[in-house]
Amino acid sequence: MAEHDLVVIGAGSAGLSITHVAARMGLRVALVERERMGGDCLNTGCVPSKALLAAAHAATEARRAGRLGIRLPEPEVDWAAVRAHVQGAIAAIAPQDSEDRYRALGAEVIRAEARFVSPDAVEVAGRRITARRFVVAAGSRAAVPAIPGLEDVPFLTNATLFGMKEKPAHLLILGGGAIGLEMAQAHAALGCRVTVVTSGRLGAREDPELVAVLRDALAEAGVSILEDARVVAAEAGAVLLLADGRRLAGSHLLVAVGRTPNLESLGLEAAGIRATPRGIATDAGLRSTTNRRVFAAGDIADPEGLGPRYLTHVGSLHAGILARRILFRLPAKLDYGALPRVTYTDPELAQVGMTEAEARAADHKVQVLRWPFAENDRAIAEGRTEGLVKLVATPGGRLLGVGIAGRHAGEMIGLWTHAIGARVPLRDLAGLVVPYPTRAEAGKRAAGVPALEQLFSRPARWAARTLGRLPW
Ligand SMILES: Cc1cc2nc3c(=O)[nH]c(=O)nc-3n(C[C@H](O)[C@H](O)[C@H](O)COP(=O)(O)OP(=O)(O)OC[C@H]3O[C@@H](n4cnc5c(N)ncnc54)[C@H](O)[C@@H]3O)c2cc1C
Ligand SMILES: NC(=O)c1ccc[n+]([C@@H]2O[C@H](COP(=O)([O-])OP(=O)(O)OC[C@H]3O[C@@H](n4cnc5c(N)ncnc54)[C@H](O)[C@@H]3O)[C@@H](O)[C@H]2O)c1
Repeated sequence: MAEHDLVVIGAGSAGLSITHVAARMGLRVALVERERMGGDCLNTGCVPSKALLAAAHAATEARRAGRLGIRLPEPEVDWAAVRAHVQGAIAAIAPQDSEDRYRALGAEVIRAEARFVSPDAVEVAGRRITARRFVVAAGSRAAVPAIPGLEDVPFLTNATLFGMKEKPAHLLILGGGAIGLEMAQAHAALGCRVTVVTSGRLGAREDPELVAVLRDALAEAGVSILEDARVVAAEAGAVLLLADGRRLAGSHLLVAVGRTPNLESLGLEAAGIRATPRGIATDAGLRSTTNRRVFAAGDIADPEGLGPRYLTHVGSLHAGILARRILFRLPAKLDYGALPRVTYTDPELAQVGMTEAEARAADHKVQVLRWPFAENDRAIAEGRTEGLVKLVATPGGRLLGVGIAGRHAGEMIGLWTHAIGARVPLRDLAGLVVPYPTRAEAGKRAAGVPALEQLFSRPARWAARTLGRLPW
């Protein structure tokens, strides 16, 4: 008989979520982690990046307070204290992800590397562990592009960025995606010179109309942005050479051009687990396509037809699917139709469902409804009117996607995530009563554009005028 009901490899957000459910259900679970409990999100991803951004936003707010009649001196950035805040945020959240917590829930926590040695067993610190089911949640790391000379440059990735003792004088950022955008703004606001160099356009696959709002904010913060750039070589001293002959020299280089799955140490061949360069190949319910005992979750999962997603809340979404499949043997399939994502710059960029381009590429007939924050009383009162709410819907009023660029956009996307997931018709959203004055009104107003057009149409005006003349 197998020693465990379930072995989970990796104690990042995905592995912790499924361990939590399984242990609380009373299964015999072993959770194996080779480095730090909490994985990327806690130690080298979401938490430190958002803590650093919080410090950056505070500095920016101080600089901007003049617009409200409050003039403050240029803020002094105490880099050591900012770092202490970042490490403090990690330390404050760490107990939630700790060995003690998971042991108390009933899991066996093993701090070592796991490697499959057969289809139903892994080896961990010299011990062979068998299990009825395995969840591989071994995560991903920064992808390193094949740029000649890069191997000789001591470049930074998210794994090393937040441990840096010195403040970079001039940070070159290779990649203008989620990390590039957030870290460019954070470092610029904290007093570093920043240059972003990216292939394609800034914001990668985000809606260009919304990215334009972020581009303006970065430019205002003094960030240099080079889009459609092709880096042909790198040299020590943090130098990038571009195909057009330009030579960019910085003090530090951050590489943020996407992710690579952590496949190498897992011994997948011994267990007959198929992998692609993007991760472990699974069906739409996260089960390995070649070993029925094995499931994948989080960044390392490459579900058929969907591909990987690198978001912490995807880990908990995956845990829900796995709980249904592994614990209750129920069918369950992934659906990313209502999966939100947020870039935590200021202004923020939040998106759920399809962008306009994705909806058109999928051959949907679309109507696009917008409401600018320049016409939102709360935004005006705060002196922060940049950005807009953009709704993409079918002509019949079914929402396909929502994008918001603006202050606190991330806090607004929850309603729209529910609206898309539950297929709430546009007219219901237009009829919502939202408190005044809030930024949420902008979304309601966008949803109400077609209804307003109908309300003030010729026949409606005629009817109102005629009824108005009749005696009560
Ligand atoms: C800078 C940055 C900012 C981010 N910000 C956000 C954000 O704001 N919001 C958001 O939703 N997402 C964000 N993300 C993405 C998010 O961090 C990841 O999607 C998430 O952490 C992935 O979780 P995971 O459990 O799949 O993998 P990981 O967190 O990588 O955990 C995998 C764990 O497995 C362990 N492991 C690997 N191989 C083995 C082995 N053989 N044996 C034992 N253990 C092993 C690793 O040590 C690791 O701890 C950010 C990412 C980065 C890099
Ligand atoms: N707020 C958040 O939720 C958040 C924040 C940070 C990271 N993340 C997650 O982490 C993942 C990784 O982030 P990322 O920023 O590394 O990747 P990304 O996929 O978001 O963006 C990568 C960028 O690098 C560019 N690029 C690729 N190869 C290049 C090259 N050789 N030279 C120059 N540019 C190149 C691409 O055009 C793209 O713009 C994201 O997919 C995201 O899901 C999420």
